[in-house]
Amino acid sequence: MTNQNVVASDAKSSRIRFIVRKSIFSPAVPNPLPAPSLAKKIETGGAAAKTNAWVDSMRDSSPTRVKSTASLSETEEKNSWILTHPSALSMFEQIANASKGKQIAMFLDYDGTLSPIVEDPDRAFMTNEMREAVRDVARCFPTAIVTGRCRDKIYSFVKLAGLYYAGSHGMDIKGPSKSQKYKKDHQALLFQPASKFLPMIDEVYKVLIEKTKSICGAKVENNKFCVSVHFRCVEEKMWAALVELVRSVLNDYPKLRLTQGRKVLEIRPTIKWDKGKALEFLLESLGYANSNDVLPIYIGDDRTDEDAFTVLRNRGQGLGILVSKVPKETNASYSLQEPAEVKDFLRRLVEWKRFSHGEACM
Ligand SMILES: O=P(O)(O)OC[C@H]1O[C@H](O[C@H]2O[C@H](CO)[C@@H](O)[C@H](O)[C@H]2O)[C@H](O)[C@@H](O)[C@@H]1O
Repeated sequence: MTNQNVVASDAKSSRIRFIVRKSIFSPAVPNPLPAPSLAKKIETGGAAAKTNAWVDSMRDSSPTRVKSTASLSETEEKNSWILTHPSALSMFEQIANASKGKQIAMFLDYDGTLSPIVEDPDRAFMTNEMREAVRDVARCFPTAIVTGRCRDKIYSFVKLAGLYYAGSHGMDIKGPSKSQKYKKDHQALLFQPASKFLPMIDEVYKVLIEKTKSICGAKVENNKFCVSVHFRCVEEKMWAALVELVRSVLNDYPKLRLTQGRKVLEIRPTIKWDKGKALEFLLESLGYANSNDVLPIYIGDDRTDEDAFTVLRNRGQGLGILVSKVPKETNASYSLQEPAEVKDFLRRLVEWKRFSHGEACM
């Protein structure tokens, strides 16, 4: 680990309301519990109400932490949640069995999944051990990194050639630079559905850099097809001012929309594209558009990953794994607590593939 400040939890101050869900022990058992529509809450009411709704949502972690009105202790609540979102490590045998006769396709979020959440986004490095685990998994199964970050930046962190990279929340998809063994008629894959927004995103980035100078701790990051405004280091009493400022800038850009991740506001084009669409696009590119022969596994920690979990749930196929130490509202079926457990899960998959199948992954 370098000199990064690893952030323990994003949700310490959240109130708790317990939500009962049916048990989901089978990887693809449909049991949809849509995450509450933040957008709906935010888009109703006047300007002040909208700002308040944003600030409330900013206080929650991402995805929203499960809230309890009942008098359950946090331990009881956690135990109940883990029953409905069992650990992917403790359920490994069942997961391995579910993949029999199917091609696993691996989809990995980056921040909070492969690297710990740290204060400085430019220092969110993955460990060498994690890199080795991802490299080995990519030798066994088609593997994609699906991230809100700009594709070049994520490549500079991951530094592995044999992977698909879907940057800017899936708006910038590129296939492996090495020749790939999974697709028969390989053609270089590059898909950028929001390319016409590039000048607008660049302009908004510059405006936001200037305007946020008045808010101590705010950091603006250019993610090519989207912009992140980080508030992790902004005092909570300034969050409303920051949201108002960002929203006032966006008033001039009706073709852009505002969403939220972990202590970050995200400005994105209004196109109907997200990590879920990117997942579907990648499955199609791999030749598994309408196939039952594939088991997609998507691992992510953030509200933006819910789009991908929802796609898997709606397809009744594959498994979503939420990385979280605390109960959260999610469409994922399984959980892992932190990136170290993600690494263990990836390693187990590789071992299982190599030894149970008597097959070496090259
Ligand atoms: O889709 P992801 O790979 O999870 O990317 C989402 C955002 O991740 C980064 O921000 C998050 O991680 C930072 C470093 O740990 C942390 O400081 C920040 O608070 C988190 O929101 C990245 O900087 C953003 O651009 C991504 O959109």
